[in-house]
Amino acid sequence: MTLDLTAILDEIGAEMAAATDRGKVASYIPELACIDPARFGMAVCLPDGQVFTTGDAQEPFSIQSISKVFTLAMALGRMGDQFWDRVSREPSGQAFNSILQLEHHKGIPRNPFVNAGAIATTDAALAGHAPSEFLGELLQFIRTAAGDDSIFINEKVAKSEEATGDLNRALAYFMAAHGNMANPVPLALGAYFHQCAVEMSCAQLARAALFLTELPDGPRLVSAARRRRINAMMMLCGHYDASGDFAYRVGLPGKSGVGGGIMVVAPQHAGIAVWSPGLNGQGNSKLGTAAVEMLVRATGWSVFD
Ligand SMILES: NC(=O)CC[C@H](N)C(=O)O
Repeated sequence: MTLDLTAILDEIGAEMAAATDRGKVASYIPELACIDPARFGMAVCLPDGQVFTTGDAQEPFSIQSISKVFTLAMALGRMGDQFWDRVSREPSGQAFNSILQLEHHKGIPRNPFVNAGAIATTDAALAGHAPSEFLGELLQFIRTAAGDDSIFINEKVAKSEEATGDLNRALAYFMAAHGNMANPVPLALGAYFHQCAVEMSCAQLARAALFLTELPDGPRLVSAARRRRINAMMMLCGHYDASGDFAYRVGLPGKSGVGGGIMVVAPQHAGIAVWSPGLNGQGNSKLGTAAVEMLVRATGWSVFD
């Protein structure tokens, strides 16, 4: 069956434009609070490089927690499987910024995608380097994956989060007290806030997502074994306490961010990205989830099909 992705995306774009309940834009990072909830974009990038889009797919937005996928790839590259001594691989069933389980597990976060786990991951990826070096390398990784050198970090967003980041500081100091931070907390958090402030468009993110599937040619940023494992983590933990719901509705590895973006991998088929700033109660894009659900229904790309 040949898929008419142009028609499928047009239909999704029209349905999402008409939606009235669009969720709530994140307000705890002041710079994100002013984004218009009416924005919507989506892109699908095929392994041969063809890109299909709808809506505001070329508009850069704050990728926030989607960055955690790239940092995880970097930390695993630096430390190999030893990384897992510092971070578990289990779904948390808790909010992304919860501190509850950290006490229970003596400073070992549940997975690399909840905030505590992501801070530990950034700390591991720093590996004694200066934050600016780490951020340069992270940007290089993302630019190579996206095939686009124009991707940048929005300093205003990083500063905005730094100014309101006490909860993340609490998580980091709690881990430090248990010996699970290798760098001084302010240094690791500075790197973390900046990684979250990377801006990308759906078109760039969809292409970047292809680093997590088999490509005939193009850059190979991680090994096949590592790809499988990162995809597994995304499937089980990429949407926090709504990861089960995302797996049920979409059936693909995906990672959300509070900027309203979701990066999704359809193994062997495509890289997918969607952006709609309004969030559901678990901090994931409300319409973004619905849009990927529609796409998967139309394409049959769920890994469970
Ligand atoms: N879920 C998210 O996107 C959270 C990322 C955000 N920068 C934070 O640390 O709170």
